[in-house]
Amino acid sequence: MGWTEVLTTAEMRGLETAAMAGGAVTGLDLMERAGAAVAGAIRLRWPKAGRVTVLCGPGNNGGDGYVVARHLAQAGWQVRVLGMDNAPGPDAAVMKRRWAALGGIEPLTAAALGKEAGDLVVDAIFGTGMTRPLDREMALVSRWMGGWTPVRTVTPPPVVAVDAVSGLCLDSGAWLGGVRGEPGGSLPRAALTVTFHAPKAGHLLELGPVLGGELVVADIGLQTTPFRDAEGQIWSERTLAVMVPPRHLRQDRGLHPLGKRAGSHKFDHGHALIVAGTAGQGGAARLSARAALRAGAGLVTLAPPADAMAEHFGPPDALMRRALDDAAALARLLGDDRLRAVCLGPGCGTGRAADLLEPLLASGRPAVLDADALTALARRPAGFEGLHKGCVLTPHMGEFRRLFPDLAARLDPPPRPPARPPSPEQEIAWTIALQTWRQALADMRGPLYSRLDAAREAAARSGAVVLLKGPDTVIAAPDGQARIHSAFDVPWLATAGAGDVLAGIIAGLLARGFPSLVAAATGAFLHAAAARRFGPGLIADDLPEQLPGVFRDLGL
Ligand SMILES: NC(=O)C1=CN([C@@H]2O[C@H](COP(=O)(O)OP(=O)(O)OC[C@H]3O[C@@H](n4cnc5c(N)ncnc54)[C@H](O)[C@@H]3O)[C@@H](O)[C@H]2O)[C@@H](O)CC1
Ligand SMILES: Nc1ncnc2c1ncn2[C@@H]1O[C@H](COP(=O)(O)OP(=O)(O)O)[C@@H](O)[C@H]1O
Ligand SMILES: [K+]
Repeated sequence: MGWTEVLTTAEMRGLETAAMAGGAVTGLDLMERAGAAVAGAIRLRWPKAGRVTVLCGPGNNGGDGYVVARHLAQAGWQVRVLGMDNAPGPDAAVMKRRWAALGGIEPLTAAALGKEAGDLVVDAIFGTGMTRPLDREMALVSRWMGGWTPVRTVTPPPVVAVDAVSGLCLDSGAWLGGVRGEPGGSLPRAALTVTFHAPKAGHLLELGPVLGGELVVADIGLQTTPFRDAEGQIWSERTLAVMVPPRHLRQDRGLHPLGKRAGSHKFDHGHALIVAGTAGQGGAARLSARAALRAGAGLVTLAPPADAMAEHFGPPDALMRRALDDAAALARLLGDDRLRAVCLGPGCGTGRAADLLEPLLASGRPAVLDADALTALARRPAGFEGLHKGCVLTPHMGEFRRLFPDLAARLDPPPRPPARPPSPEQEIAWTIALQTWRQALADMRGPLYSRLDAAREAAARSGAVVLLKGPDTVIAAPDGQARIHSAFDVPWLATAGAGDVLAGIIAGLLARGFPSLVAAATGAFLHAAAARRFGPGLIADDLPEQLPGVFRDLGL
């Protein structure tokens, strides 16, 4: 297990340009390797040669398509190629001519597809150059791949996407020209996507994992080592069925050693303080505390107000309890250096969170700020003053919107008018709103602003590590480093209290001395791994109990 490097499309282009400028490879070499890799992946999954339709776009993605067509034809497949008229770039033109020596090219239209598509469709229309919504004809082709035609529903053969399902923004994972976050009934869902050198952020965010199917990352002989992003690298945890050549796995870079050193003392693993709230609200903090213990903190103290202490007796007995009434008491407590990390927010109440936030920030102690602490932060007159890089903010999208309304707004789709005019008098106004909305969708230009962009800006602005929760959790540090943790395969994590457990795991790792970005990213990984291990029917209480099994599975 390790972290896999993820690139933006600009970074990928930079990498290719650098390799070609260095004279190590030509564009034709890269295209040949890319097309051969896609054909190879197809033959691995569909060993029996059949009938394939290859859809080739106007640029280099189309160029890859012509190479796929040639390789599959040479392997005995019956190949039909539909291509676009647009003048391709020089490399793609060469590949188009090489294919033309073997077979014909029909114009790429939805009508042509409707006739006869064979056993497999290869989508090589647009890849990293996808910068504006599909035109009408390509939208019809795309919908056909998604099983929809103007006259009837069809069952298209499996789709193999070259680099991406055409229409997906490979930086944001959003559908260009679509309503963000909505998969839509007729969007194509590839069985397999073959991308090159490294996953792109859009493969892991928003619709990317939903539309892309299995993701194969093919080695086309590019070197990563000399390439550095000016803002820092982007990394992603490998939770999808990603086949990554071992040399691309950075075993040593991503995860801090999770095991405990033989002969170590409990104080070597740190002491975490989990703040609890008023009577009747204690469950959330208890979940966090249990998670911090299971994540390996040496000691964990749960700190409710004195009058709420009674509800916190009971298991686990490993947990210590201590009354904490006000800001002055927290300041005194934090005078003890052995308290290495604090979790503030779950079930805390916003008033109490606001009071305790001040001594906590003043102490400079590593801290997770979750739930009510995030609401308190959003209302704080001093704003983000005093936050530091040891702080981890763990907002879901609603909390993120309260903290960074302008950044959240940039992720919003254009406002959609209601399905029908609210009243006959409003018919004209509604028609105008509808046209404006459609125009706004048509005017979308990629690369679209992504959750990764938003988390990075939020981290830079607040000075803290920001973990934006969701099935595609994005974690960013103020210095621009970021991680993506895609967990689309564990939807049962969307359950009450799951966030409290995540906050507790991260607090536990902070107490153990993990740097804040590593604690947050490792926490997101362990959280999803625990859910995956339990399976359907999961409730938040089950998550901490799965952590020992997760550690065992990791060989600790
Ligand atoms: N550059 C290289 O050296 C390599 C590129 N490769 C392939 O090249 C692809 C990128 O190629 P390109 O940069 O040519 O881009 P694409 O082939 O993805 O797109 C082609 C062109 O279409 C235009 N376009 C964008 N949206 C459009 C729309 N909605 N309607 C009509 N036209 C639209 C763009 O101007 C773009 O230049 C990658 O995805 C990958 O498949 C691979 O062969 C590996 C090597
Ligand atoms: N559909 C989903 N698939 C995978 N993980 C999800 C999904 N929805 C939410 N999550 C994860 O579940 C957790 C929910 O946290 P949160 O929204 O704070 O819930 P709560 O406040 O109920 O604890 C987060 O870690 C989030 O990343
Ligand atoms: K494509």
